[in-house]
Amino acid sequence: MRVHDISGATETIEAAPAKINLALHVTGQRADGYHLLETLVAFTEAGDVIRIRDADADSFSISGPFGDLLRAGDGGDNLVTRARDLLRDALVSTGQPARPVAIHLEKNLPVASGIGGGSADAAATLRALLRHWDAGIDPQKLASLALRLGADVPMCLESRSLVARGIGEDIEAVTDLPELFLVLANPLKAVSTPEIFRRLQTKNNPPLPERTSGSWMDFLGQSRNDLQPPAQVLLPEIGEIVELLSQEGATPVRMSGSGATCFGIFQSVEAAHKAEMSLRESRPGWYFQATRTI
Ligand SMILES: C[C@](O)(CO)[C@H](O)COP(=O)(O)OP(=O)(O)OC[C@H]1O[C@@H](n2ccc(N)nc2=O)[C@H](O)[C@@H]1O
Ligand SMILES: Nc1ncnc2c1ncn2[C@@H]1O[C@H](COP(=O)(O)OP(=O)(O)OP(=O)(O)O)[C@@H](O)[C@H]1O
Repeated sequence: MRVHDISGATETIEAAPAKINLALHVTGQRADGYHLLETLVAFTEAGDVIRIRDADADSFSISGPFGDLLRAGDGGDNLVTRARDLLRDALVSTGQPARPVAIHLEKNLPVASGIGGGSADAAATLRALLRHWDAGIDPQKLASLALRLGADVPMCLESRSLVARGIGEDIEAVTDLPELFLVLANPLKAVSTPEIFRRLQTKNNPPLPERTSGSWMDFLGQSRNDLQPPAQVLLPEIGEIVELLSQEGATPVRMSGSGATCFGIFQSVEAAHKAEMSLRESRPGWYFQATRTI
């Protein structure tokens, strides 16, 4: 989206939807240590927001409920500014100017929580800057630039339902996933992705089930998140969250990514909102967010 303020300046606004691994099977490991995955991914209305304006010099600011946390822990190496710098280098090398910008991140998603917040921000920055600068880049170059920023960034560039394989770069669109009503739940304890992969004992797990017939809900019933058992050993609150979401009537309930965020699927938007309210009351310090897939 592009808006003009009272001075006529153009602001480019881009949503950075949360990434939900509805199923995540770890099927092997590459020689360089990265794990091979098969994952069904959806994106939600809940997410961060990137805003970009022209400026005399580059700047970066953060607001939102999880903004402080990120500033404190980030040491200046944010995925947003890394995305800006990599994209600018690529554009300048093809003679495109990529002028200075002020980027603002509204950080609504918990940090290091398995729903790809940083990856979503990086991907949204790439999409927004390409629009803001009215620039062009070869799609393959953009895909490899995204992958350099993180294994989840290529799928976040798509930001619509998909199956990803490889380490996340081999992407196939899914066009018939129904709209899902979810509650996202997190105990607000950060989980390190490499740590969870390190703790995973069996690397060669069965792939995603074949989807010959049957509904996506049947498919979800037959699939897993292979990172959930090791994450739950590290953080027992994950087991508690699964229990709480199930008690609210969600099915299935599963962890996303490397955790700790879990999602529960509800029958209706009303049921999801009711569960969100009830969960907030029972665990006031935790993160609960009712949302729907896009
Ligand atoms: C768990 C997922 O979120 C599922 O979508 C992703 O696979 C993780 O993606 P990500 O957070 O973008 O991960 P990256 O920032 O690229 O990698 C962080 C670290 O996680 C480990 N890693 C990551 C992805 C992968 N397929 N295998 C791995 O072993 C590696 O140790 C890597 O150094
Ligand atoms: N814009 C950003 N938002 C969140 N984290 C960021 C950002 N930039 C850098 N980081 C760093 O990246 C790390 C991972 O954060 P992120 O929120 O993307 O994790 P995640 O949700 O577990 O990701 P994934 O699901 O892709 O594994 C954090 O340790 C954080 O300090």
